[in-house]
Amino acid sequence: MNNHRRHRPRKRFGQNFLHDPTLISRMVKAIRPRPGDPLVEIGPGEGALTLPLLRAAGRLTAVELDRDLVAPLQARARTAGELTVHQADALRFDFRQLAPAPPARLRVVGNLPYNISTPLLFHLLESADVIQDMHFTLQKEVVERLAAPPGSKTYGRLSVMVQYRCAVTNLFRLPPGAFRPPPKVDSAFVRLVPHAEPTVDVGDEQAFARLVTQAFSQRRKTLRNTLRPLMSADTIIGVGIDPRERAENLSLEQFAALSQAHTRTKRNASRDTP
Ligand SMILES: C[S@@+](CC[C@H](N)C(=O)[O-])C[C@H]1O[C@@H](n2cnc3c(N)ncnc32)[C@H](O)[C@@H]1O
Repeated sequence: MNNHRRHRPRKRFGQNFLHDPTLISRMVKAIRPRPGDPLVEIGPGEGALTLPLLRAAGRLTAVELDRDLVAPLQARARTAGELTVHQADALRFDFRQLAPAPPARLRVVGNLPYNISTPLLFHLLESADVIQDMHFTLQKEVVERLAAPPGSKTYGRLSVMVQYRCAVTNLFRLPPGAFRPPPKVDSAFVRLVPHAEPTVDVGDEQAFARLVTQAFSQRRKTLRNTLRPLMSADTIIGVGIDPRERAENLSLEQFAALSQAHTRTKRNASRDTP
């Protein structure tokens, strides 16, 4: 691939480098980079995805934590296009600073370090309004949770919070052999497209987040029990939901209805406080 000395993959940075050319080109095809696209890559590593994306789009901004990878990557990318690398922790990185002038929005990609994938997804959702789409390689189980419908075994807090913000498409599986070193788990490639407008009205978004966390805090318990600290069984019945139901069977619309009730209760409580 190059004349540079091979970097020894670091476990603590979740480094599993893609090396299967067929799968890499399948991923790039699914991303469909176009000239001038405002691409942002999280964790470019040795550039397996960076270089083909850069050749197609002409420019790319990357956020990479491992400082030892930055200079070799820049050297490798020299003839491919205009690469900007921020040596930074993506979990603390302000992606808004990269947002192009509206109506253009960022296209985020990455073969994410699995140890931080869930907090990273939540961090990115905070900037969803400046993001056009996201394509990620993640642990297969995480992708299944992202895409899970109500009533399925994998449906949980992550499914509800991500589906509130994005349309989720599980694109294809990547076997451990696609990476160096091979991870112990299967992976999958996923597309997340933030909704232009929320598809449901949740009232106060912080109250919604709290409600969903609380509802899934004990999966096997009924809403009457899990939501007791937030609302009464009568309030649950008031929005047309059976309090004997469990969170894992509620649709996004039903969570939204509960969240609105919770928001109203909170507002009334603060109004009544002298
Ligand atoms: C699974 S590897 C993928 C590398 C490359 N994109 C590939 O597919 O071959 C994850 C990459 O994310 C980087 N990384 C790990 N933690 C990070 C963080 N908090 N912020 C930014 N990059 C991080 C690692 O150094 C590594 O380059």
